[in-house]
Amino acid sequence: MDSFSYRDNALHAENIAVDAIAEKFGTPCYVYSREALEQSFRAYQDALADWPHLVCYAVKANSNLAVLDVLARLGAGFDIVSVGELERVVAAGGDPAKIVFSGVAKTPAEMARALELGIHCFNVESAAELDVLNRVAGNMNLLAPVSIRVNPDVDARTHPYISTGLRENKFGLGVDEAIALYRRAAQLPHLEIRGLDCHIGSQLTELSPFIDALRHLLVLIDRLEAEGIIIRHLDLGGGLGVRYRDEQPPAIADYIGAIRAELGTRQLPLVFEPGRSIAANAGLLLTRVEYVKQTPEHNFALVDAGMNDMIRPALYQAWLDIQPTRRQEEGINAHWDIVGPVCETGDFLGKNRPLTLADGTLLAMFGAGAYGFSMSSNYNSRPRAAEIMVDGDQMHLVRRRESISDLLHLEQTLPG
Ligand SMILES: Cc1ncc(COP(=O)(O)O)c(C=O)c1O
Ligand SMILES: N[C@@H](CCCC[NH3+])C(=O)O
Repeated sequence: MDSFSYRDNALHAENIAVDAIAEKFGTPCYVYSREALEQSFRAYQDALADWPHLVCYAVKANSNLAVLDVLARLGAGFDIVSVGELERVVAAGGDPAKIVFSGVAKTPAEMARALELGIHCFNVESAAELDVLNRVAGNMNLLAPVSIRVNPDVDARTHPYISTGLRENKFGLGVDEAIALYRRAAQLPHLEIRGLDCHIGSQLTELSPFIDALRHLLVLIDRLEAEGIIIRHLDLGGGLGVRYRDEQPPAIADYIGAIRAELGTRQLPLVFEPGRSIAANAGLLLTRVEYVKQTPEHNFALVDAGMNDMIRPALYQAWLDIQPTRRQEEGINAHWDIVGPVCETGDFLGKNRPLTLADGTLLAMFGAGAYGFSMSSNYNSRPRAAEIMVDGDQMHLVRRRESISDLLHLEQTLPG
């Protein structure tokens, strides 16, 4: 079943008309579907049911506690990149033993907290980080489980800002540097080599870059094993794309199937770190048209959500579908630039969209469940939006709208 669908010309999230959500909680707001989150997570679990695995949801995609809670209840692991994400997982009831810690600049304090909680693995991205981790673990009398993030130098054929597997990117290490670092890790007393890690980019819509990367990694695993360095799990990161417009990414089952086929009889435990493919299509952003403004050159729909609420169009020229929540909406039929209230020319949600709308029309942006709220900010002193989780015919406010006092309470004027 589609978790977001039009029934009687009204857009529904599961069994709730989204107009009722906007009515109750105001706009802009994010609306998530529990069912959609569960479906995508289960697609990973089902495809890996008879293979040793850990699916670690990438918290950065959508870190709302209720989202983490839904996934933790299904047995999810989590991929984190900061102590803030770590504490979110713990607060949501996630199991620390299923956490992998990625990121290029982990601090000693972050490492210490993760060690204290007993996480599954640190994905180490540089020689300097490896030494600091060894020292921090030594001070705590613990062994730090490590993987090294390898940059297999494959072109993920995605937007350059979200491609991470090329040599020119700041992430990971080249194959030869990684081998040298594994040798060093094997010597250091407070580290335990667990796995090999890789993440080549996000919103990948083809299988071949994943398979190319995997082939490089398998060669590397063999080279390491020949030296007596045993790799106990292979973390293939996240990156599977979703359909926003007309992209045709592989289904989750086909993606996992292709990886399994490439591995053949090598039953190496697999770790995945999917973010977007779990959360993107489990969320909408609801925004209301404040004003329409027609100039000789352009038709502007000025809406109450801005780039501070959803930055993907401004940052990556991302295209996300925007539709009125009621079909047969009355209004002006035209090609609209849907723009926000922020004082930036780049503040748009969509351009040149053929739609019928008027002052007051409620719009839904689809595919907004990943990298939406989690990348939002208070720019222009705009309180951040509310977040609502729909579960069947229930709606739950899972983050209240920020207030003006929320914006001010961490600051103070000078004394005197
Ligand atoms: C290390 C790492 N793992 C996982 C992810 C999640 O990626 P995606 O949302 O594309 O699945 C990212 C973000 O690209 C990442 O940097
Ligand atoms: N934030 C990005 C994806 C980057 C993923 C982080 N490694 C997006 O919205 O597409």
